[in-house]
Amino acid sequence: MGTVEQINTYTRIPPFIEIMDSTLRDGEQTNGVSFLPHEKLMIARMLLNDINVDRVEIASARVSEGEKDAVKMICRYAKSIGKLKNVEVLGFVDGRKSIDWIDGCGGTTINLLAKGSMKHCSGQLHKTVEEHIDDILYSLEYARQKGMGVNIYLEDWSNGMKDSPEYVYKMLDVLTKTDIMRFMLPDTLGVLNPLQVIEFMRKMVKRYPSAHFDFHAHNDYDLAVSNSLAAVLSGAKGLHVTVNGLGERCGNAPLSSVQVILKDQFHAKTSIHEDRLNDISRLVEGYSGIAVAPNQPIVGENVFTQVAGVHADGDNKANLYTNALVPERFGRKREYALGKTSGKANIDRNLQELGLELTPEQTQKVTQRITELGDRKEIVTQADLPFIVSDVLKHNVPEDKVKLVSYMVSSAYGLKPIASVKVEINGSQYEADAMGDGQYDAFVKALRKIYKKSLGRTFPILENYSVTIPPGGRTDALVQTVIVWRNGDMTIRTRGLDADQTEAAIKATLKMLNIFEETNAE
Ligand SMILES: CC(C)C(=O)C(=O)O
Repeated sequence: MGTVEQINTYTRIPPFIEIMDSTLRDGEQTNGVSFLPHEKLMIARMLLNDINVDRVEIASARVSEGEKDAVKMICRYAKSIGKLKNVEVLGFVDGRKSIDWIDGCGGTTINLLAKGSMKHCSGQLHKTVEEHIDDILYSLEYARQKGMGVNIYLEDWSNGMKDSPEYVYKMLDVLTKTDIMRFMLPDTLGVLNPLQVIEFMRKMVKRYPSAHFDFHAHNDYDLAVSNSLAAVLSGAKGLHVTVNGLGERCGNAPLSSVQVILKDQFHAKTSIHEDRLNDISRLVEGYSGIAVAPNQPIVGENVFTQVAGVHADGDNKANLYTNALVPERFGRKREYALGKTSGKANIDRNLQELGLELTPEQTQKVTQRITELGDRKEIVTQADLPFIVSDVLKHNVPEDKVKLVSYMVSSAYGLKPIASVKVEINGSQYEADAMGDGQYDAFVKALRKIYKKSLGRTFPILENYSVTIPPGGRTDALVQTVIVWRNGDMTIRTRGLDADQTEAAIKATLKMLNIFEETNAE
Protein backbone atom coordinates (compact mmCIF):
# COMPACT_ATOMS: atom_id res chain seq x y z
CA MET A 1 0.00 0.00 0.00
CA GLY A 2 1.33 3.40 -0.83
CA THR A 3 -0.36 6.70 -1.47
CA VAL A 4 -3.94 7.59 -0.66
CA GLU A 5 -4.70 7.49 -4.41
CA GLN A 6 -3.41 3.93 -4.70
CA ILE A 7 -5.40 2.89 -1.67
CA ASN A 8 -8.55 4.41 -3.10
CA THR A 9 -8.04 2.76 -6.50
CA TYR A 10 -8.29 -0.69 -5.00
CA THR A 11 -10.48 -0.09 -2.04
CA ARG A 12 -13.20 2.22 -0.83
CA ILE A 13 -11.86 3.58 2.42
CA PRO A 14 -14.41 6.07 3.74
CA PRO A 15 -13.09 9.60 4.30
CA PHE A 16 -13.88 9.35 8.00
CA ILE A 17 -13.96 6.27 10.23
CA GLU A 18 -16.29 6.37 13.20
CA ILE A 19 -14.79 4.82 16.32
CA MET A 20 -17.03 3.14 18.89
CA ASP A 21 -15.29 2.13 22.10
CA SER A 22 -16.73 -0.87 23.92
CA THR A 23 -14.26 -1.07 26.85
CA LEU A 24 -17.10 -0.71 29.31
CA ARG A 25 -19.24 -3.44 27.69
CA ASP A 26 -17.21 -6.00 25.73
CA GLY A 27 -14.03 -4.98 27.60
CA GLU A 28 -15.74 -5.76 30.87
CA GLN A 29 -16.42 -9.24 29.49
CA THR A 30 -12.71 -9.98 29.97
CA ASN A 31 -12.38 -12.80 32.46
CA GLY A 32 -11.94 -11.33 35.94
CA VAL A 33 -12.76 -7.73 35.03
CA SER A 34 -15.54 -5.83 36.75
CA PHE A 35 -15.57 -2.05 36.90
CA LEU A 36 -17.18 -0.15 39.77
CA PRO A 37 -19.75 2.46 38.75
CA HIS A 38 -17.42 5.38 39.51
CA GLU A 39 -14.62 3.66 37.56
CA LYS A 40 -16.94 3.33 34.60
CA LEU A 41 -17.76 7.01 34.87
CA MET A 42 -14.06 7.97 34.92
CA ILE A 43 -13.31 5.83 31.89
CA ALA A 44 -16.35 7.08 29.94
CA ARG A 45 -15.44 10.64 30.82
CA MET A 46 -11.93 10.29 29.50
CA LEU A 47 -13.07 8.47 26.37
CA LEU A 48 -15.71 11.07 25.51
CA ASN A 49 -13.86 14.18 26.61
CA ASP A 50 -10.16 13.62 26.20
CA ILE A 51 -9.83 10.83 23.67
CA ASN A 52 -12.90 12.06 21.78
CA VAL A 53 -14.18 8.69 20.56
CA ASP A 54 -17.36 9.07 18.55
CA ARG A 55 -19.41 6.67 20.63
CA VAL A 56 -19.08 4.61 23.79
CA GLU A 57 -20.92 1.40 24.59
CA ILE A 58 -21.09 1.42 28.35
CA ALA A 59 -23.02 -1.64 29.54
CA SER A 60 -25.45 -4.44 28.81
CA ALA A 61 -29.03 -3.76 29.89
CA ARG A 62 -30.64 -5.54 32.82
CA VAL A 63 -27.36 -6.84 34.23
CA SER A 64 -27.40 -5.55 37.81
CA GLU A 65 -28.23 -2.67 40.12
CA GLY A 66 -24.58 -1.57 40.09
CA GLU A 67 -24.67 -1.43 36.32
CA LYS A 68 -27.83 0.65 36.49
CA ASP A 69 -26.04 3.17 38.75
CA ALA A 70 -23.12 3.34 36.33
CA VAL A 71 -25.36 3.88 33.31
CA LYS A 72 -27.33 6.58 35.12
CA MET A 73 -24.15 8.42 36.14
CA ILE A 74 -22.60 8.24 32.69
CA CYS A 75 -25.82 9.34 30.96
CA ARG A 76 -26.15 12.29 33.36
CA TYR A 77 -22.55 13.28 32.70
CA ALA A 78 -22.83 12.84 28.91
CA LYS A 79 -25.98 14.94 28.87
CA SER A 80 -24.18 17.71 30.73
CA ILE A 81 -21.54 17.92 27.99
CA GLY A 82 -24.04 17.52 25.13
CA LYS A 83 -22.93 13.97 24.25
CA LEU A 84 -25.83 11.81 25.43
CA LYS A 85 -26.42 10.55 21.89
CA ASN A 86 -22.86 9.23 21.85
CA VAL A 87 -23.62 6.86 24.72
CA GLU A 88 -24.97 3.41 23.83
CA VAL A 89 -26.20 0.45 25.84
CA LEU A 90 -26.43 -3.10 24.56
CA GLY A 91 -29.96 -4.45 24.89
CA PHE A 92 -31.76 -7.65 23.98
CA VAL A 93 -34.65 -8.54 21.69
CA ASP A 94 -36.86 -9.02 24.73
CA GLY A 95 -39.96 -7.00 23.90
CA ARG A 96 -39.95 -3.88 26.02
CA LYS A 97 -37.67 -4.90 28.89
CA SER A 98 -34.24 -3.71 27.73
CA ILE A 99 -35.67 -0.54 26.23
CA ASP A 100 -37.46 0.30 29.49
CA TRP A 101 -34.30 -0.44 31.49
CA ILE A 102 -32.15 1.84 29.32
CA ASP A 103 -34.83 4.54 29.22
CA GLY A 104 -35.10 4.35 33.02
CA CYS A 105 -31.36 5.06 33.28
CA GLY A 106 -31.62 8.10 31.01
CA GLY A 107 -30.11 6.39 27.94
CA THR A 108 -31.24 7.29 24.44
CA THR A 109 -29.55 4.69 22.23
CA ILE A 110 -29.92 0.92 22.28
CA ASN A 111 -27.54 -1.47 20.52
CA LEU A 112 -30.01 -4.26 19.92
CA LEU A 113 -28.45 -7.71 20.03
CA ALA A 114 -30.02 -9.71 17.20
CA LYS A 115 -28.84 -13.00 15.75
CA GLY A 116 -26.67 -12.84 12.63
CA SER A 117 -26.52 -16.53 11.77
CA MET A 118 -29.18 -19.17 11.22
CA LYS A 119 -27.34 -21.39 13.69
CA HIS A 120 -27.68 -18.85 16.52
CA CYS A 121 -31.27 -17.97 15.62
CA SER A 122 -32.55 -21.52 15.61
CA GLY A 123 -30.11 -23.04 18.11
CA GLN A 124 -30.42 -20.37 20.80
CA LEU A 125 -33.73 -18.60 20.22
CA HIS A 126 -35.52 -21.60 18.66
CA LYS A 127 -37.11 -19.21 16.17
CA THR A 128 -37.38 -18.95 12.42
CA VAL A 129 -35.82 -15.95 10.74
CA GLU A 130 -39.30 -14.53 10.12
CA GLU A 131 -40.22 -14.83 13.81
CA HIS A 132 -36.94 -13.19 14.81
CA ILE A 133 -37.47 -10.32 12.36
CA ASP A 134 -40.99 -9.80 13.78
CA ASP A 135 -39.56 -9.61 17.32
CA ILE A 136 -36.97 -7.09 16.18
CA LEU A 137 -39.62 -4.96 14.45
CA TYR A 138 -41.66 -5.00 17.65
CA SER A 139 -38.66 -3.72 19.67
CA LEU A 140 -37.96 -1.13 16.98
CA GLU A 141 -41.49 0.22 17.14
CA TYR A 142 -41.35 0.41 20.94
CA ALA A 143 -37.97 2.20 20.83
CA ARG A 144 -39.45 4.65 18.35
CA GLN A 145 -42.32 5.41 20.74
CA LYS A 146 -39.78 6.08 23.48
CA GLY A 147 -37.72 8.33 21.19
CA MET A 148 -34.77 5.93 21.46
CA GLY A 149 -32.24 5.52 18.64
CA VAL A 150 -31.46 1.95 17.53
CA ASN A 151 -28.29 0.33 16.24
CA ILE A 152 -28.39 -3.40 15.65
CA TYR A 153 -25.79 -6.13 16.19
CA LEU A 154 -26.02 -9.22 14.00
CA GLU A 155 -24.32 -11.56 16.44
CA ASP A 156 -22.22 -14.31 14.79
CA TRP A 157 -22.49 -12.44 11.48
CA SER A 158 -19.13 -13.92 10.38
CA ASN A 159 -20.42 -17.49 10.61
CA GLY A 160 -23.72 -16.28 9.17
CA MET A 161 -21.89 -15.14 6.03
CA LYS A 162 -19.98 -18.41 5.87
CA ASP A 163 -22.82 -20.86 6.52
CA SER A 164 -26.13 -19.10 6.01
CA PRO A 165 -25.75 -15.94 3.89
CA GLU A 166 -29.37 -16.20 2.76
CA TYR A 167 -30.36 -15.83 6.44
CA VAL A 168 -28.25 -12.63 6.74
CA TYR A 169 -29.73 -11.22 3.53
CA LYS A 170 -33.26 -12.02 4.62
CA MET A 171 -32.69 -10.07 7.84
CA LEU A 172 -31.03 -7.13 6.17
CA ASP A 173 -33.47 -6.94 3.23
CA VAL A 174 -36.11 -6.07 5.80
CA LEU A 175 -34.09 -4.20 8.43
CA THR A 176 -32.26 -1.84 6.07
CA LYS A 177 -35.67 -0.44 5.15
CA THR A 178 -36.30 0.65 8.76
CA ASP A 179 -34.86 3.58 10.70
CA ILE A 180 -32.06 1.52 12.29
CA MET A 181 -29.04 3.84 12.38
CA ARG A 182 -26.15 1.38 12.15
CA PHE A 183 -25.69 -2.30 11.33
CA MET A 184 -22.95 -3.69 13.55
CA LEU A 185 -21.30 -6.79 12.14
CA PRO A 186 -19.41 -8.84 14.71
CA ASP A 187 -16.91 -11.56 14.10
CA THR A 188 -18.22 -12.96 17.36
CA LEU A 189 -15.85 -15.92 17.56
CA GLY A 190 -12.89 -14.20 15.94
CA VAL A 191 -12.80 -16.73 13.10
CA LEU A 192 -12.36 -14.53 10.05
CA ASN A 193 -9.18 -13.63 8.20
CA PRO A 194 -8.72 -10.34 6.35
CA LEU A 195 -9.55 -11.82 2.94
CA GLN A 196 -12.85 -13.15 4.23
CA VAL A 197 -13.62 -9.82 5.90
CA ILE A 198 -13.01 -8.08 2.57
CA GLU A 199 -15.22 -10.57 0.72
CA PHE A 200 -18.12 -10.43 3.20
CA MET A 201 -17.99 -6.69 3.84
CA ARG A 202 -17.92 -5.95 0.11
CA LYS A 203 -21.03 -8.10 -0.29
CA MET A 204 -22.74 -6.06 2.41
CA VAL A 205 -21.77 -2.71 0.97
CA LYS A 206 -22.69 -3.74 -2.57
CA ARG A 207 -26.12 -5.04 -1.62
CA TYR A 208 -26.94 -2.25 0.87
CA PRO A 209 -25.00 0.78 -0.39
CA SER A 210 -26.66 3.35 1.82
CA ALA A 211 -26.43 1.39 5.08
CA HIS A 212 -23.87 2.29 7.74
CA PHE A 213 -21.84 -0.80 8.70
CA ASP A 214 -19.64 -1.09 11.78
CA PHE A 215 -17.22 -3.98 12.13
CA HIS A 216 -16.65 -5.58 15.54
CA ALA A 217 -13.51 -7.73 15.64
CA HIS A 218 -12.42 -10.41 18.09
CA ASN A 219 -8.80 -11.42 18.43
CA ASP A 220 -8.85 -15.22 18.65
CA TYR A 221 -6.41 -15.58 15.73
CA ASP A 222 -4.54 -12.39 16.61
CA LEU A 223 -6.21 -10.81 13.58
CA ALA A 224 -8.49 -8.27 15.25
CA VAL A 225 -6.49 -5.29 14.03
CA SER A 226 -5.87 -6.67 10.53
CA ASN A 227 -9.52 -7.61 10.18
CA SER A 228 -10.63 -4.17 11.33
CA LEU A 229 -8.47 -2.61 8.61
CA ALA A 230 -9.80 -5.05 6.04
CA ALA A 231 -13.31 -4.00 7.04
CA VAL A 232 -12.77 -0.28 6.52
CA LEU A 233 -10.85 -0.91 3.32
CA SER A 234 -13.99 -2.69 2.08
CA GLY A 235 -16.41 0.04 3.02
CA ALA A 236 -17.24 -0.32 6.72
CA LYS A 237 -17.81 3.17 8.09
CA GLY A 238 -17.17 2.38 11.73
CA LEU A 239 -14.97 0.19 13.92
CA HIS A 240 -15.44 -1.14 17.41
CA VAL A 241 -12.39 -1.04 19.66
CA THR A 242 -11.51 -1.36 23.34
CA VAL A 243 -8.76 0.18 25.43
CA ASN A 244 -5.83 -2.24 25.73
CA GLY A 245 -7.74 -4.70 23.54
CA LEU A 246 -9.79 -5.95 26.49
CA GLY A 247 -12.82 -8.07 25.62
CA GLU A 248 -14.38 -11.51 25.65
CA ARG A 249 -11.75 -14.33 25.42
CA CYS A 250 -8.79 -12.86 23.48
CA GLY A 251 -10.36 -9.44 23.38
CA ASN A 252 -11.24 -6.90 20.72
CA ALA A 253 -9.12 -4.62 18.55
CA PRO A 254 -7.06 -2.20 20.68
CA LEU A 255 -8.03 1.44 20.26
CA SER A 256 -4.44 2.70 20.10
CA SER A 257 -3.26 0.28 17.39
CA VAL A 258 -6.33 0.78 15.22
CA GLN A 259 -5.96 4.54 15.48
CA VAL A 260 -2.30 4.75 14.44
CA ILE A 261 -2.65 2.27 11.60
CA LEU A 262 -5.68 4.07 10.18
CA LYS A 263 -3.88 7.37 10.36
CA ASP A 264 -0.30 6.53 9.40
CA GLN A 265 -0.72 3.62 7.04
CA PHE A 266 -4.04 4.45 5.38
CA HIS A 267 -4.39 8.21 5.82
CA ALA A 268 -7.90 7.74 7.17
CA LYS A 269 -9.39 10.38 9.43
CA THR A 270 -10.84 9.71 12.85
CA SER A 271 -11.81 12.02 15.70
CA ILE A 272 -9.32 10.50 18.17
CA HIS A 273 -6.97 12.71 20.20
CA GLU A 274 -3.83 10.64 20.32
CA ASP A 275 -2.01 12.54 23.04
CA ARG A 276 -4.14 10.93 25.77
CA LEU A 277 -3.99 7.34 24.48
CA ASN A 278 -1.34 6.42 27.01
CA ASP A 279 -3.34 7.98 29.86
CA ILE A 280 -6.50 6.04 29.05
CA SER A 281 -4.46 2.87 28.73
CA ARG A 282 -2.98 3.40 32.21
CA LEU A 283 -6.40 4.21 33.69
CA VAL A 284 -7.98 1.06 32.28
CA GLU A 285 -4.95 -1.03 33.21
CA GLY A 286 -5.33 0.15 36.80
CA TYR A 287 -9.08 -0.31 37.08
CA SER A 288 -9.19 -3.63 35.23
CA GLY A 289 -6.14 -5.13 36.91
CA ILE A 290 -5.11 -6.51 33.51
CA ALA A 291 -1.49 -5.58 32.84
CA VAL A 292 -0.59 -4.29 29.41
CA ALA A 293 2.20 -6.33 27.79
CA PRO A 294 5.42 -4.27 27.89
CA ASN A 295 5.78 -4.68 24.12
CA GLN A 296 2.19 -3.69 23.28
CA PRO A 297 2.54 -1.03 20.54
CA ILE A 298 1.94 2.59 21.59
CA VAL A 299 1.01 1.91 25.22
CA GLY A 300 3.42 -0.85 26.36
CA GLU A 301 6.06 0.12 28.89
CA ASN A 302 9.03 -0.73 26.68
CA VAL A 303 7.96 0.49 23.28
CA PHE A 304 9.74 3.82 23.41
CA THR A 305 12.87 2.56 25.13
CA GLN A 306 16.00 2.06 23.04
CA VAL A 307 18.11 -0.67 24.56
CA ALA A 308 20.98 -1.21 22.15
CA GLY A 309 23.72 1.39 22.49
CA VAL A 310 23.97 1.65 18.70
CA HIS A 311 20.45 3.13 18.63
CA ALA A 312 21.27 5.85 21.12
CA ASP A 313 24.45 6.54 19.19
CA GLY A 314 22.46 6.89 15.93
CA ASP A 315 19.91 9.13 17.65
CA ASN A 316 22.67 11.28 19.17
CA LYS A 317 24.30 11.73 15.79
CA ALA A 318 21.39 12.10 13.38
CA ASN A 319 18.10 10.94 14.91
CA LEU A 320 18.42 7.75 12.89
CA TYR A 321 16.30 5.37 14.92
CA THR A 322 12.90 6.99 14.82
CA ASN A 323 9.67 6.55 12.88
CA ALA A 324 6.26 8.23 12.77
CA LEU A 325 5.39 6.68 16.11
CA VAL A 326 7.21 9.31 18.12
CA PRO A 327 6.44 9.00 21.82
CA GLU A 328 5.50 12.68 22.29
CA ARG A 329 2.54 12.08 19.97
CA PHE A 330 1.04 9.86 22.67
CA GLY A 331 2.09 11.90 25.67
CA ARG A 332 5.19 9.77 26.22
CA LYS A 333 8.93 10.19 26.12
CA ARG A 334 11.74 8.21 24.50
CA GLU A 335 14.00 6.50 26.99
CA TYR A 336 17.42 4.97 26.69
CA ALA A 337 17.76 1.84 28.76
CA LEU A 338 20.70 1.20 30.99
CA GLY A 339 22.08 -2.30 31.04
CA LYS A 340 24.82 -4.50 29.72
CA THR A 341 24.10 -3.76 26.04
CA SER A 342 23.37 -0.08 26.47
CA GLY A 343 26.96 1.14 26.25
CA LYS A 344 28.37 4.61 26.54
CA ALA A 345 25.90 6.35 24.18
CA ASN A 346 22.87 5.38 26.27
CA ILE A 347 24.64 6.40 29.46
CA ASP A 348 25.66 9.73 27.91
CA ARG A 349 22.03 10.38 26.86
CA ASN A 350 20.78 9.69 30.36
CA LEU A 351 23.51 11.73 32.05
CA GLN A 352 22.72 14.60 29.67
CA GLU A 353 19.03 14.48 30.54
CA LEU A 354 19.87 14.57 34.22
CA GLY A 355 22.31 17.45 33.64
CA LEU A 356 25.22 15.40 35.04
CA GLU A 357 28.62 16.15 33.54
CA LEU A 358 31.27 13.51 34.07
CA THR A 359 34.84 13.14 32.85
CA PRO A 360 35.53 10.26 30.43
CA GLU A 361 37.14 8.25 33.26
CA GLN A 362 34.15 8.80 35.51
CA THR A 363 31.76 7.80 32.72
CA GLN A 364 33.88 4.73 32.18
CA LYS A 365 33.52 3.76 35.86
CA VAL A 366 29.76 4.32 35.80
CA THR A 367 29.48 2.31 32.56
CA GLN A 368 31.41 -0.54 34.14
CA ARG A 369 29.10 -0.56 37.16
CA ILE A 370 25.98 -0.58 34.99
CA THR A 371 27.39 -3.43 32.89
CA GLU A 372 28.04 -5.42 36.06
CA LEU A 373 24.46 -4.88 37.20
CA GLY A 374 23.22 -5.83 33.71
CA ASP A 375 25.21 -9.05 33.86
CA ARG A 376 23.26 -9.92 37.00
CA LYS A 377 20.01 -9.40 35.05
CA GLU A 378 19.23 -6.21 36.95
CA ILE A 379 17.17 -3.51 35.26
CA VAL A 380 18.68 -0.08 35.80
CA THR A 381 16.54 3.00 35.20
CA GLN A 382 17.34 6.66 34.77
CA ALA A 383 16.09 7.18 38.32
CA ASP A 384 18.84 4.84 39.54
CA LEU A 385 21.60 6.69 37.71
CA PRO A 386 22.30 9.53 40.19
CA PHE A 387 22.68 6.93 42.94
CA ILE A 388 25.07 4.84 40.87
CA VAL A 389 27.07 7.93 39.97
CA SER A 390 27.51 9.03 43.54
CA ASP A 391 28.14 5.48 44.71
CA VAL A 392 30.87 4.98 42.15
CA LEU A 393 32.42 8.43 42.36
CA LYS A 394 31.69 10.19 45.60
CA HIS A 395 33.75 8.46 48.20
CA ASN A 396 37.50 8.53 47.96
CA VAL A 397 37.89 5.88 50.57
CA PRO A 398 40.87 3.56 50.25
CA GLU A 399 39.37 0.12 49.89
CA ASP A 400 42.38 -2.09 50.39
CA LYS A 401 42.87 -2.14 54.16
CA VAL A 402 39.78 -4.19 54.91
CA LYS A 403 38.65 -6.67 52.30
CA LEU A 404 35.85 -9.17 52.39
CA VAL A 405 37.24 -12.60 51.55
CA SER A 406 33.97 -14.55 51.86
CA TYR A 407 30.74 -14.55 53.74
CA MET A 408 27.61 -16.62 54.11
CA VAL A 409 24.35 -15.54 55.72
CA SER A 410 21.50 -17.94 56.29
CA SER A 411 17.79 -17.36 56.10
CA ALA A 412 15.37 -20.00 57.33
CA TYR A 413 11.80 -19.95 58.64
CA GLY A 414 11.67 -20.26 62.45
CA LEU A 415 15.47 -20.06 62.86
CA LYS A 416 17.68 -17.08 63.59
CA PRO A 417 20.04 -16.08 60.76
CA ILE A 418 23.66 -17.14 61.07
CA ALA A 419 26.63 -15.43 59.40
CA SER A 420 30.08 -16.86 58.67
CA VAL A 421 32.49 -14.10 57.75
CA LYS A 422 36.12 -14.13 56.59
CA VAL A 423 37.89 -10.77 56.18
CA GLU A 424 41.39 -9.60 55.46
CA ILE A 425 42.52 -6.72 57.67
CA ASN A 426 45.87 -5.13 56.89
CA GLY A 427 47.03 -8.29 55.10
CA SER A 428 45.95 -10.91 57.68
CA GLN A 429 42.84 -13.04 57.44
CA TYR A 430 40.31 -13.56 60.27
CA GLU A 431 37.06 -15.43 60.48
CA ALA A 432 34.09 -15.73 62.84
CA ASP A 433 30.51 -16.99 63.01
CA ALA A 434 27.60 -15.30 64.75
CA MET A 435 23.86 -15.48 65.10
CA GLY A 436 21.70 -12.35 64.77
CA ASP A 437 18.19 -10.98 64.66
CA GLY A 438 18.53 -10.48 60.94
CA GLN A 439 21.05 -11.41 58.25
CA TYR A 440 22.84 -8.09 58.48
CA ASP A 441 22.80 -8.17 62.29
CA ALA A 442 24.45 -11.60 62.19
CA PHE A 443 27.05 -10.28 59.73
CA VAL A 444 27.91 -7.30 61.96
CA LYS A 445 28.06 -9.50 65.07
CA ALA A 446 30.58 -11.79 63.33
CA LEU A 447 32.70 -8.76 62.41
CA ARG A 448 32.42 -7.43 65.93
CA LYS A 449 33.77 -10.79 67.24
CA ILE A 450 36.74 -10.54 64.89
CA TYR A 451 37.53 -7.02 66.03
CA LYS A 452 37.08 -7.74 69.73
CA LYS A 453 38.38 -11.29 70.08
CA SER A 454 41.01 -11.58 67.34
CA LEU A 455 42.26 -8.01 67.22
CA GLY A 456 41.36 -6.83 70.71
CA ARG A 457 39.96 -3.63 69.30
CA THR A 458 36.71 -1.72 69.54
CA PHE A 459 34.18 -1.90 66.80
CA PRO A 460 32.18 1.26 65.95
CA ILE A 461 28.61 1.49 67.24
CA LEU A 462 25.84 1.43 64.66
CA GLU A 463 23.76 4.57 65.28
CA ASN A 464 21.40 4.73 62.35
CA TYR A 465 20.48 2.55 59.42
CA SER A 466 18.21 3.62 56.60
CA VAL A 467 17.18 1.98 53.40
CA THR A 468 15.86 3.89 50.40
CA ILE A 469 14.82 2.92 46.94
CA PRO A 470 15.81 5.41 44.22
CA PRO A 471 12.64 7.35 43.45
CA GLY A 472 10.58 7.20 40.27
CA GLY A 473 9.63 4.56 37.72
CA ARG A 474 10.72 0.95 37.93
CA THR A 475 13.28 0.72 40.65
CA ASP A 476 13.63 -2.98 41.05
CA ALA A 477 17.39 -2.83 40.47
CA LEU A 478 18.76 -0.93 43.41
CA VAL A 479 18.48 -0.37 47.10
CA GLN A 480 20.54 2.24 48.89
CA THR A 481 21.57 1.68 52.49
CA VAL A 482 22.96 4.56 54.51
CA ILE A 483 24.56 3.67 57.84
CA VAL A 484 25.77 6.06 60.50
CA TRP A 485 28.47 4.77 62.88
CA ARG A 486 30.01 6.26 65.96
CA ASN A 487 33.46 5.59 67.35
CA GLY A 488 34.16 7.86 70.30
CA ASP A 489 33.76 11.40 68.94
CA MET A 490 33.97 10.28 65.38
CA THR A 491 30.87 9.84 63.21
CA ILE A 492 31.22 7.85 60.01
CA ARG A 493 28.41 7.89 57.49
CA THR A 494 28.69 5.45 54.60
CA ARG A 495 26.37 4.05 52.02
CA GLY A 496 26.08 1.00 49.87
CA LEU A 497 24.14 0.45 46.71
CA ASP A 498 23.05 -2.93 45.47
CA ALA A 499 20.03 -4.83 44.22
CA ASP A 500 20.06 -6.76 47.49
CA GLN A 501 19.47 -4.93 50.75
CA THR A 502 21.85 -7.03 52.86
CA GLU A 503 24.53 -6.74 50.21
CA ALA A 504 24.04 -2.93 50.12
CA ALA A 505 24.45 -2.78 53.91
CA ILE A 506 27.59 -4.96 53.76
CA LYS A 507 29.10 -2.62 51.15
CA ALA A 508 28.39 0.36 53.40
CA THR A 509 30.00 -1.48 56.32
CA LEU A 510 33.20 -2.26 54.41
CA LYS A 511 33.53 1.38 53.42
CA MET A 512 33.15 2.33 57.07
CA LEU A 513 35.81 -0.18 58.15
CA ASN A 514 38.27 1.16 55.60
CA ILE A 515 37.69 4.72 56.82
CA PHE A 516 38.06 3.42 60.38
CA GLU A 517 41.36 1.69 59.55
CA GLU A 518 42.61 4.76 57.71
CA THR A 519 41.89 7.02 60.69
CA ASN A 520 43.32 4.49 63.16
CA ALA A 521 46.50 4.29 61.10
CA GLU A 522 47.06 8.05 61.23
C1 LIG B 1 -22.43 -9.36 22.26
C2 LIG B 1 -21.99 -9.22 20.87
C3 LIG B 1 -22.45 -7.99 20.25
C4 LIG B 1 -20.53 -9.31 20.72
O1 LIG B 1 -19.76 -8.70 21.43
C5 LIG B 1 -20.04 -10.11 19.63
O2 LIG B 1 -20.84 -10.72 18.95
O3 LIG B 1 -18.83 -10.16 19.45
